[in-house]
Amino acid sequence: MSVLVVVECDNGEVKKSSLEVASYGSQVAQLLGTTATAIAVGVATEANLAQLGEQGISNVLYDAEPRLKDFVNGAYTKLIAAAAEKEQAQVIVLANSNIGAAVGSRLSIRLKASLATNVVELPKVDGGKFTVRRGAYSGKALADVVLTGDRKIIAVKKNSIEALHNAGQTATVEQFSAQLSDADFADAPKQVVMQEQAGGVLLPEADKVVSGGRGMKGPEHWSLIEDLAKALHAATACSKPVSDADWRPHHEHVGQTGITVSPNLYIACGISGAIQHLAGVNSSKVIVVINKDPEAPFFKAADYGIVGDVFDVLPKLTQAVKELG
Ligand SMILES: Cc1cc2nc3c(=O)[nH]c(=O)nc-3n(C[C@H](O)[C@H](O)[C@H](O)COP(=O)(O)OP(=O)(O)OC[C@H]3O[C@@H](n4cnc5c(N)ncnc54)[C@H](O)[C@@H]3O)c2cc1C
Repeated sequence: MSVLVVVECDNGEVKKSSLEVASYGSQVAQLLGTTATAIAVGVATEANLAQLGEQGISNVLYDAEPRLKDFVNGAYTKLIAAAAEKEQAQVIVLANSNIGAAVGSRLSIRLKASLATNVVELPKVDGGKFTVRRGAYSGKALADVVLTGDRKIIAVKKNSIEALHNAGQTATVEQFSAQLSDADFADAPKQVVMQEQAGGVLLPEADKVVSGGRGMKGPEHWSLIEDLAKALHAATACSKPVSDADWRPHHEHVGQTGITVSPNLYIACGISGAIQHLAGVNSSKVIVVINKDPEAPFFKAADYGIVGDVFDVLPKLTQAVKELG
């Protein structure tokens, strides 16, 4: 019996969001009196996988099949399911990411496991009762959900838990084959389109985001957003009306009908803060709002607010960031 943690890897490294997931999994294992094993998806070096010991992981499995470098739902699901069988995993923990959302539902059917997404806290385990807290209604409410059955899958929301850093602890790393066949890769994307993003950072993975709304007045002023994004190494985003008006491409639109982001820093420039916009950004760790209307609803969700004109504030902010280096 163990807890299995799915860690997403890219460019030889474990993704930062997976360090949170690994820390969550090892703490669940502690609660259950067992150990946490990780299964790596994507590619990471053995040395980087061993460092998951710092997050409390005791053993890491990886499959050296080269086609696992990029996300393929069928292959990833089979790999994780095989690892779950090998480890007799009671609980499987993954990120509430695009990959986690796609794989989690397939996995729950394959393993006949109960599934909770958007989980924001460690579970409460009381005898046989296993309760998790998850965000509901676009983060406006929290729901306590009792997971039943022998197997449980938990998808952890980014920024909900601090990653552990037990310096010096290492995990053992073990090669493992899920015997994947060509058929498991049948749903591989035929072409991967990497969209150009100002600031050179892709929005869904971004640690910092600078976002503009209708208050920017037109596409000709977007260099103000891009300059700040470049200075901060941030991705750029926008509200829906901005992309509807073709001021910015649709892949930058965040919110209920766009992309959901959970960066450490979200700077909203000339955005009113409508509930549909907030739905896509309200799990950001720190929200900064720049708006000339002190009554703009976004200020209620802000950690820091600047009441001012974006055309005045943004150049000064960019200059200050550049000076700080
Ligand atoms: C079903 C549905 C789904 C939707 N999905 C989304 C979604 O996914 N994402 C989304 O963003 N919206 C979505 N919307 C639209 C949403 O309701 C709002 O209309 C939209 O978010 C408003 O965009 P905005 O804040 O850029 O524009 P506005 O509401 O026009 O706000 C502009 C803001 O800029 C400020 N401002 C103006 N000039 C300046 C200046 N010079 N300096 C500083 N501040 C200034 C104003 O005070 C104002 O607060 C959806 C709506 C519906 C009905």
